[in-house]
Amino acid sequence: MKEPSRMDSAKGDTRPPSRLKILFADDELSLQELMSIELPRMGHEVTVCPDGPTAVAALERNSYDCIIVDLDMPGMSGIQVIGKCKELSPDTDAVVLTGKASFETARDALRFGAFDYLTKPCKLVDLKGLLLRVAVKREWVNKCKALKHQLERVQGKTELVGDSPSMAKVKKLIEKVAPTSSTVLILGETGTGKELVARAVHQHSLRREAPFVAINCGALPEALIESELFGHRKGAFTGADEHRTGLFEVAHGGTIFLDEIGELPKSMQAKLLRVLESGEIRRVGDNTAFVVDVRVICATHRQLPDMVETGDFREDLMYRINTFEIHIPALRERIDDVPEIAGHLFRRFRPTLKSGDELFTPDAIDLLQKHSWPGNVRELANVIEHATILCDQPPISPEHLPQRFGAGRKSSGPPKLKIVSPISLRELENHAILEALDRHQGNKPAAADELGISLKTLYNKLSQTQLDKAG
Ligand SMILES: Nc1ncnc2c1ncn2[C@@H]1O[C@H](COP(=O)(O)OP(=O)(O)OP(=O)(O)O)[C@@H](O)[C@H]1O
Repeated sequence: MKEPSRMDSAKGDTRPPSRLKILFADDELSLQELMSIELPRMGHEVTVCPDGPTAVAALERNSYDCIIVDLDMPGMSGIQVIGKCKELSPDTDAVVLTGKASFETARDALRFGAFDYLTKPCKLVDLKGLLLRVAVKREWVNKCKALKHQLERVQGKTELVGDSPSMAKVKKLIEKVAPTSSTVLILGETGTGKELVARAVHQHSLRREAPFVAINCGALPEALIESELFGHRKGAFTGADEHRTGLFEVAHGGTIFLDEIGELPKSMQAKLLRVLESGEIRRVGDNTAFVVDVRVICATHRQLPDMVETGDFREDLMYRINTFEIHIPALRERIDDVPEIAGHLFRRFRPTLKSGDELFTPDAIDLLQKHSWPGNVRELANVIEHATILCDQPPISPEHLPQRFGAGRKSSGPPKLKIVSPISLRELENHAILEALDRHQGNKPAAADELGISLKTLYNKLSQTQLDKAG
């Protein structure tokens, strides 16, 4: 096996994104010489290999942004090199060089995961353009990874914590339904983890690499929902100054999560049903419809059959979305899960905790397990965040819990607010919201009504509480 030769255009550790680390493999000496001069001239770093085995050995030792391989090499074909490359380093982009005669083989190479191909004799300007496209694609992939990472930090990992029998059942249902393309309806009180379950379904499905797009049907004004979901053409209505891509289109290949589906206005229910039945969407102001491949997951804390009875929800839509139901029990019905979820949340808020640390005193756990959790896991997360701020050193003890957990106080029913020491306005507001939600069994429109705020404001406040925690 021959030694590869490396040519750099510049030395140094940090490379601009457009500068690629390239592995070039071709048995033609003249091409090897040309590439070792021209690729560095284009600003790339190149390692030149005379055959397939040498290229694979180089791939085993180093990582490359891109490999350019000749298809017809003695000993090992370019397709075999690409196969090995995808195994060793799936992120490396492969470009195939081929003679005109092997056009079909080049097409096969694309099927094997090559980024593109060039026909010999290739013009340097074409090679330069192609490598620029590789660099641009890599930059976008990196940006996507960074965004995904940021999103995970804000949302927390999609880890469904809790092994109580009822949660074990939920996990089993997720496992069963995830690989299918069935529409899923997730039911449960506010804060029980409906969005988390929807994410888990997406992540266990074959669509996991495609987008998961969540929208809260109750948080958008009626006039905007249609263009938010399906998009609009520029000029479709007053204020439509730009073309807008709808969320169904954004989610193509992936999953759309329609949270609070019970809040969807009647006019939109009919349009959604049409989309679910035909798989086609039409942008507002557009005459032509187009097909999207999107899995739909819906969630609600409402009793849809009751809404059908009162005429607030279309019966046909209910039957279209409730093919497979997952009911998430309220936290008070799986109180055994509280210590584990509380520990998980404490670690989320304080990532520096060590694995052997005692996280809670038995008294604190006792108080947490006696609470009725009207706001479910979201309320628990609030409480643990509060305790994390007060607790310099673990374990969390009763004094770190909010006032309403006064040690020894038995909680049954919604917590009653007693202001005995300073309390922040935000805490007071959160408490009022949780109590109102509890009084109305999680019914957000009714709670918003009682609080004298719009449903949209209530959603904003609930998600603000979540953002505060994530931030
Ligand atoms: N089993 C669980 N394990 C870990 N974290 C959980 C669990 N259930 C819920 N959470 C956390 O609780 C918070 C609320 O969850 P989520 O937003 O999924 O609830 P929801 O039912 O969709 O709420 P809403 O009805 O208000 O839309 C999130 O921070 C989520 O990560």
